Amino acid sequence: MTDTPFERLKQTCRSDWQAYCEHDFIRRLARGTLPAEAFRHYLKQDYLFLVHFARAWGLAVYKSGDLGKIRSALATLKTIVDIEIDLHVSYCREWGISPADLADLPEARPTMAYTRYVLDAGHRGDLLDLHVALAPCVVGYAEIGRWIVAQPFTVLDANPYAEWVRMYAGDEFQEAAAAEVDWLNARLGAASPERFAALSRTFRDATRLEIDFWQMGLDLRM
Ligand SMILES: Cc1ncc(C[n+]2csc(CCO)c2C)c(N)n1
Repeated sequence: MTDTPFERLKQTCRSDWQAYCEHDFIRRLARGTLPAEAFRHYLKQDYLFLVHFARAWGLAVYKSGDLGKIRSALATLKTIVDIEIDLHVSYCREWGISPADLADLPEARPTMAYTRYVLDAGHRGDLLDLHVALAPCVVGYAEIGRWIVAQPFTVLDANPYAEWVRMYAGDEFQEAAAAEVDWLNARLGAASPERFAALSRTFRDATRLEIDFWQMGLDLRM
């Protein structure tokens, strides 16, 4: 468990991974002290992130070399487009952000940098490169959900962010992330040292861009 290929990948950028998963945005969210303004800015940019995330899974369909892989990437793409984006839109409404607001958002630079980086990693590389670029997103949020519920300072009663935490700490999301870790472990194990080193750079870069995404929320950066 501790020496799986995916664990080794995380170990190659341990300090960045920790800075991402234990970011101040997350600590304040866990305590319930994150300013609502910061969370709203994050939610709006996350809508744009999800749209590009859907495009990245569209690219995964294209990069799939056989029908089984096409079906699997298409199922994820359909879940994002038919379910997750709608859930996000409903959740944004609870925070006073209307669908009209979402349709007319300017894209902040950290959103641009992260989403286009992932798409470029997929264009340049193959399906594994793309999955590795997406892994900090899929696997990181599951780890963050678990980390939050395990912290002594976390408050989940009367915390305006409790629903967000429950979603990522919940079984459904945890299972999806575990399936992605299994997928990665099955393929990373066969990578040569050179290939593994290249993949670890992609993973580290995407992790750093997730850090910037949290920081964007705190700084209200555009
Ligand atoms: C910046 C940013 N990074 C990761 C996620 C989490 N996330 C969004 S969609 C998805 C996969 C679901 O199929 C995951 C894990 C996010 N919301 N925003």
